[in-house]
Amino acid sequence: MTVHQPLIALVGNPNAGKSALFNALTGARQKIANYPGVTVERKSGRFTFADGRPGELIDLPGSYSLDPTSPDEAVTRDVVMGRQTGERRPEALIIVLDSANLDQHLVFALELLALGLPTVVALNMVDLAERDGLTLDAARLAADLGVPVIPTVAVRRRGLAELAAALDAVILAKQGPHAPLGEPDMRARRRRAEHIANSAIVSQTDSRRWTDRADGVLLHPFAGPIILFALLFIIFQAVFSWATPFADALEAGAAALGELATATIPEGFFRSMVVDGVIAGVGSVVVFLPQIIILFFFILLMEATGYMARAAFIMDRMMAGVGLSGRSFIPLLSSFACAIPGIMATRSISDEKDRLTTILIAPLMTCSARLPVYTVIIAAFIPSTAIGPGIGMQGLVLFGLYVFGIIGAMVVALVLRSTVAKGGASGFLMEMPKYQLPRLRDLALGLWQRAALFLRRAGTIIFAVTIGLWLLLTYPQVPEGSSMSQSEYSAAGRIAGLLEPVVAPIGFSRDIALALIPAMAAREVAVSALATTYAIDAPDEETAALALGERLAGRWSLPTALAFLAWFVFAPQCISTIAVTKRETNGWKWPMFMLAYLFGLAWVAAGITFWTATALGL
Ligand SMILES: Nc1nc2c(ncn2[C@@H]2O[C@H](COP(=O)(O)OP(=O)(O)OP(=O)(O)O)[C@@H](O)[C@H]2O)c(=O)[nH]1
Ligand SMILES: [Mg+2]
Repeated sequence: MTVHQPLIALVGNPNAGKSALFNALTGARQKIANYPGVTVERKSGRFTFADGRPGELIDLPGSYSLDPTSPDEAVTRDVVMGRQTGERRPEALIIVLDSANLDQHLVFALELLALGLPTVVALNMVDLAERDGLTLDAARLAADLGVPVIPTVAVRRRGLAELAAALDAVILAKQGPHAPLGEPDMRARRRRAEHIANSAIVSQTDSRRWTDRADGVLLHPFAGPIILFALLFIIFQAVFSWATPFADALEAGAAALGELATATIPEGFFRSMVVDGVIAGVGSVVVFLPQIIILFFFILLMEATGYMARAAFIMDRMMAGVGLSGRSFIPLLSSFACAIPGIMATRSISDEKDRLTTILIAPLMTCSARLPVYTVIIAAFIPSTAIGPGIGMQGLVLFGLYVFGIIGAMVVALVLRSTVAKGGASGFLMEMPKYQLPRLRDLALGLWQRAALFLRRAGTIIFAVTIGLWLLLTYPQVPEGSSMSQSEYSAAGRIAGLLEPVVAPIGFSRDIALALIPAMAAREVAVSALATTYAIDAPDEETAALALGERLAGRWSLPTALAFLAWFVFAPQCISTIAVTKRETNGWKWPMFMLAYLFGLAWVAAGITFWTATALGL
């Protein structure tokens, strides 16, 4: 006999703490962050009642009403109404409310209660309400709403047992709200919500002044953007300077591993595969782990404290200038990690054209896969001179590349908004989350997840592509006494030879053409491909042991290196991004458009860089 598992949905406004509660109840690791619009899909998980019976819980995107204005809100409506195909209707709801924004959150809650499903209310974030001197009467609220109201602190697991018990009781009794709460229209609901919220407040001190004062500075029309910019600048400096000792250690480790393999494995096919393929290729990517971790440390910090939402607000003013709204900021910001979650996050954008434009420019945000490519070239060609106290040339160039991508994106957005995705900027309304101290555990977990993701890529895609490339580079073997190098003679070299005429005008050699092809699988592969190519061509073991950067410095001219950087700012070198664009735009038209325009831009940008640098005699 299978046990009946009641299906329970977590619903509420954005940023109420639904995902935090979901994680606490199921032990899952859904992304939570201190801004609205984090969850854009339904996610389900198992949890157990006190007596051990199982239940299925679904986490939903935050929503303001059952009349969806964006694709993620439509998901919430469909699930709650039982219209989601292939899914049963939830038997019960947990409505999650932010205690400090009761009047606003109750508007949607009233609409949900009118559905008459067995419901419990999680009065969440009571800790922040207490901090701000707000005391609420849960019993009074329960009486007004006609359902149990349980104060909770999702992130500290407070109130969870009570919540589960109350849920159990309403499900067993199949008990909906006591009093009918159907308010026909939005205005009436809003008035009712305000009334109920006010009567639930026991006492309130106005210590929200602290937040106001901080916002006065951080959101100031002039100081705000300057602070944001300075912060980003510091982050990129840190990515370079803090990571160096760790990256050096990892590089030394990879080199030692290579030597060990050379010494222990007998010369031949297998040794070459391990040393030139796996260690040279995959190792060259893994050394960027420290940089990735530092970058995400800052991003997670900004997300957890509530600063990120403020940054979106600041950017809104600037983005209106190119026909986008601040709503695009969070998706674009996620794209700095990877364009794939960024493109998925556009589901919270209600305007279709706005959303399309954001999807199309998302790949221009510098994703973390470009970091290895940028860093290896910068380290090899840009001197590490200091140009001011604490400001290094290398960090500055890295910052410049990020800015270059952003400017490119803004220009493209402007063009798209006046051509294929015509339309004006839509308004931006976002509730500012409360400032919070980041919790160390969440931060550590977030970093761990990012690091694991990166290493998993290195161990799967990058590993597989590197081995494949190694095979194509090793065969056929160059005959004794030929004037050609092994990589030129090999199958891979011949394929690259076909591409060479296309990229020769922009200063790219055959080796580079060769690296660009497998880099379609993932951008980091450009680094591992170059490392493998040069390891195979190395005349002796001493040269083979050189780090990739040193080899590049000996082979490439400065104009070529700069052109290569410019290429990677724009090139759509990632099949997964194209695939997710196809899924999110329901067809091949826009992904093909994206591919074409980005390759075009990459070629032109690399060309201009190469020609200018050559003309300047660099
Ligand atoms: N102090 C405190 N913070 C909380 C509590 N619950 C959630 N948070 C924080 O509030 C923020 C939002 O939480 P999420 O779980 O992402 O909110 P959500 O309702 O899933 O938001 P969307 O997915 O955008 O709809 C995160 O920074 C959480 O760490 C709580 O009870 N107390
Ligand atoms: Mg969520």
